Amino acid sequence: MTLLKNGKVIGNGGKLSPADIRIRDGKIIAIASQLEVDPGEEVIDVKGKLIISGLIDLHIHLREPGFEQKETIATGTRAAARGGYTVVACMPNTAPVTDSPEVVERILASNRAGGSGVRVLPIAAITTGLAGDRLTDMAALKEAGAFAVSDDGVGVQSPRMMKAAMREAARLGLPLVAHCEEEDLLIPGACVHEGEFARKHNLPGIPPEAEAIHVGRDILLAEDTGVHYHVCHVSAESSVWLIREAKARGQRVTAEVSPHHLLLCDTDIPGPDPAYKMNPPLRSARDRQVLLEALKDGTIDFIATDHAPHTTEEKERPITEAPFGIVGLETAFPLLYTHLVQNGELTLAELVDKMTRIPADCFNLPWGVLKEGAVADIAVIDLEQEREIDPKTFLSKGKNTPFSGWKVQGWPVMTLVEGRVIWREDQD
Ligand SMILES: NC(=O)N[C@@H](CC(=O)O)C(=O)O
Ligand SMILES: [Zn+2]
Repeated sequence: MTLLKNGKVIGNGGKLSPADIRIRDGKIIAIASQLEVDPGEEVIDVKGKLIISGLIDLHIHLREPGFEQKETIATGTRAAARGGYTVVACMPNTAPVTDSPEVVERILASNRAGGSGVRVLPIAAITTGLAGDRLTDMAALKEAGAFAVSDDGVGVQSPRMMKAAMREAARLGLPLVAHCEEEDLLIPGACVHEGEFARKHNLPGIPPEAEAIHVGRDILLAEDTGVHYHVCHVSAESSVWLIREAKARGQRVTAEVSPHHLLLCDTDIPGPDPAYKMNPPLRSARDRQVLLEALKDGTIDFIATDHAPHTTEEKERPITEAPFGIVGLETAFPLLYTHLVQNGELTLAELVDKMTRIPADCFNLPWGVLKEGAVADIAVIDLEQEREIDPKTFLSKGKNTPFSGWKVQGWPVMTLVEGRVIWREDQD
């Protein structure tokens, strides 16, 4: 038995109240303002810190197998634990691609053997090799432990393929998670939003409709299939209109947004620096505002980091050649707490919900709530601790972040999965 003593929890109405939490056999068995210590019980004094359900990130890249120079399951899940995450879903753009049961099993085995203790949910490919022309054996992938299907990293270009994929995913009860990008609208070397920054630096731009045209297409395709259709990393205002309309009609559509699209826009980019290069790109100030409104009103359901580690060498290439992607696991909570909660855009309870309960609910996962009887997946957060983001300290192999040097507050200090401490700051 473990007793988390002297914590605070978010109570009804969002107010913080003192709490002790007792854990037994991996479950929360009691939450009360004061619990007496039982003999033989391990006591962890959390000294007034915030106790929340462990964060859930349903869009990350672990890079294993195949790109271990960028990240491994060991380093990526350590980074996740340090970020307060207890559940992550990893994308299939590995080498080989996660398009066979063997790769799904290999990811799960690697996490069991060398992971930090964070739960890893493998997302399998929609099409073989992410090539867009042949469906994977989704039944076998599901059987092996795949949690959803996605061709993340590329859009499924053929509407005919997408429709077939939706039918099959629906039949098997697998969510279909879409990276929305119409390649016919891209020009070679396109690397930033087609907008003010691209014009100023004479860089080839990625138009927002390259995303939205797939969102609209897929909503139409999904309509009578009954599939759970989920939109990855929404970046454009027009995508939000389409998702909002589909939801209003009662269609089973969910969506995520990443911290960087909520906090930055293209005019915040200081120069042609690959630390600001990700796909989809940072859009206009107007897009950013619309994403925030959509997150607040529930059109966009939850936050996912799209943690996409790359090597420093790769990110030192010219912006047109460097790979897309930035890391996110170790900075998401303090960044969002500082820049959305402390300035009143979201309440603390809303932020936590959008990083725990809501992603779990959208995908029917049995985690994401802090209550008696729940699995003891827990993050402890020091809301007072203020520190500069320093990529040198990251447990992730990826140091590629545009937030280096940002002074933020609300750092995770301890993470527990099923009642077991898997990471704590003072033993890092
Ligand atoms: N988001 C990115 O910029 N990059 C991702 C791919 C993706 O999520 O589309 C990656 O795998 O590096
Ligand atoms: Zn993607």
